[in-house]
Amino acid sequence: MLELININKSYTIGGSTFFRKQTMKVADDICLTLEQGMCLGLVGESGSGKSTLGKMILGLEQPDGGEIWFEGKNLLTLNKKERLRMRRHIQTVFQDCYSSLNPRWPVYESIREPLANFEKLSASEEKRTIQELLVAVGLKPEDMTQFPHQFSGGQLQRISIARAIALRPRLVVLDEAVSSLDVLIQHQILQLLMELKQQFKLSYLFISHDIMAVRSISDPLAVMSNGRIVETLSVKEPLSSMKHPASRQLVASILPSHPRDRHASKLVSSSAG
Ligand SMILES: Nc1ncnc2c1ncn2[C@@H]1O[C@H](COP(=O)(O)OP(=O)(O)OP(=O)(O)O)[C@@H](O)[C@H]1O
Repeated sequence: MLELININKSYTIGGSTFFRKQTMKVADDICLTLEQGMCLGLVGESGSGKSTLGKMILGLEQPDGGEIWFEGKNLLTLNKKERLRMRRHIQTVFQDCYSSLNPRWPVYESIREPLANFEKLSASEEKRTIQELLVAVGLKPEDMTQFPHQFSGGQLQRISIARAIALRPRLVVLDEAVSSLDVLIQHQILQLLMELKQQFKLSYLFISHDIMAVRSISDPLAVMSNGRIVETLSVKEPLSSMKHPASRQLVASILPSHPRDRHASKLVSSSAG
């Protein structure tokens, strides 16, 4: 469904009186494949380049070189009209559910926005679709008249997910989509994402710094470090089999359920490598 071939991207920073101009490579010859109906996990430490890669797939950033193939089309060679048409098939959910919804809009308006841009629905069809989407993400149809400040973080993320799937996209880029939520709510949202993947025949790119969250939903997962994919792991392989130091560091950062086990967990993670 999605294939990235030799993606390169650099940012130039500095160039002021105090800071020398520097070029920072955030994608270094990246090759990745996502099969239809799968969830590809992308995990790495902060600043490794994960979000930039997600943005390039979404068309929010341009790579310096490479190819991004989505369902047989190279997204980087599409004209403006084709790109717009393609946009409905690739949607996203960001980490910050508080800023991704307009605080002055009732939920109805937020979910309606993509529908109004891409579908020609009557007012009653729009209303029915929005109510169905709210139910699909575990909310009530009558929630559509409420405003964002009337919801918890987990409920807001459910609304963001409802908006992301409103156009029945084929791929959803989930960028740290559960990172701002507490552990119990994270678990519920991950469960919901898995159910929606089946129900709406979605494929996911799941981006996170949290290897446990990535592991719980993804197959396979890819580890990113300094703009490079340094290791990939299938669901059948245990985390302890990962060899690259960046992967081992992510595994070592998993907190044991009880502080008394911390020493033991450190020993396990160091012997795993
Ligand atoms: N528009 C930009 N201009 C300059 N530098 C940028 C820009 N966007 C990102 N960067 C830098 O590129 C690097 C990679 O950023 P990116 O957000 O892709 O990493 P990440 O792995 O998603 O990390 P995080 O989880 O912390 O967001 C970082 O050092 C970041 O500061």
